Amino acid sequence: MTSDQTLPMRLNHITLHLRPRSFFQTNTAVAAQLYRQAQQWISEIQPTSVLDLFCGVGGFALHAATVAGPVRGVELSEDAVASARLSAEQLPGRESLGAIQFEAGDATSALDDGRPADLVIVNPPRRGIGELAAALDRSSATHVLYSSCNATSLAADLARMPSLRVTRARLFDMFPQTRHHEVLLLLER
Ligand SMILES: C[S@@+](CC[C@H](N)C(=O)[O-])C[C@H]1O[C@@H](n2cnc3c(N)ncnc32)[C@H](O)[C@@H]1O
Repeated sequence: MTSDQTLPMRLNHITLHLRPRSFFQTNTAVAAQLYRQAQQWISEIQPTSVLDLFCGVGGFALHAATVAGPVRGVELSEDAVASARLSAEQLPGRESLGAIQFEAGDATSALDDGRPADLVIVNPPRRGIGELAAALDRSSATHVLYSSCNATSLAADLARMPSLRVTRARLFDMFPQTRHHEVLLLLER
């Protein structure tokens, strides 16, 4: 028994706070590798702004915030957004970083709300990003980081984004002993 309201999980140098009704990557060690890889690619791109759609408790957004900014995360679950905000307050070196915002909302509406970003990160549920793919293709984003746990929906989404080409890819054994895996792709316009 504890009076704590969250379960803190340390991944790389960042503490992510978890609450009920919030998604968290199933394999913590591999999730740390996934976020570290994303952070490395983002640091090489140096985007002037980052939008993390489907941000959950903020794993990608907070890793991005340490190397680029400003960063905005959008997620349906209010509990996950509350966790992400708490984790952002405790981010090492927070004072010297740019703006970090987390909002509860729908990913598709957020992309079209007049606040464009250079880099858009998407890590959707198994169904993929659906209609958001065409909106991303039309958007002003120069780079997209797509993290997927379903190669079938990923392939369908890529086909809807002909203006963006895959320039880097890495496979992660997020679900050992199964036929499933996580893929991180960097797309460039
Ligand atoms: C695979 S999880 C990824 C979470 C996060 N990126 C991470 O690394 O933990 C997908 C997330 O998308 C959220 N989600 C589902 N549909 C959404 C929508 N239409 N708009 C925004 N977020 C959504 C879910 O609540 C879930 O947190």
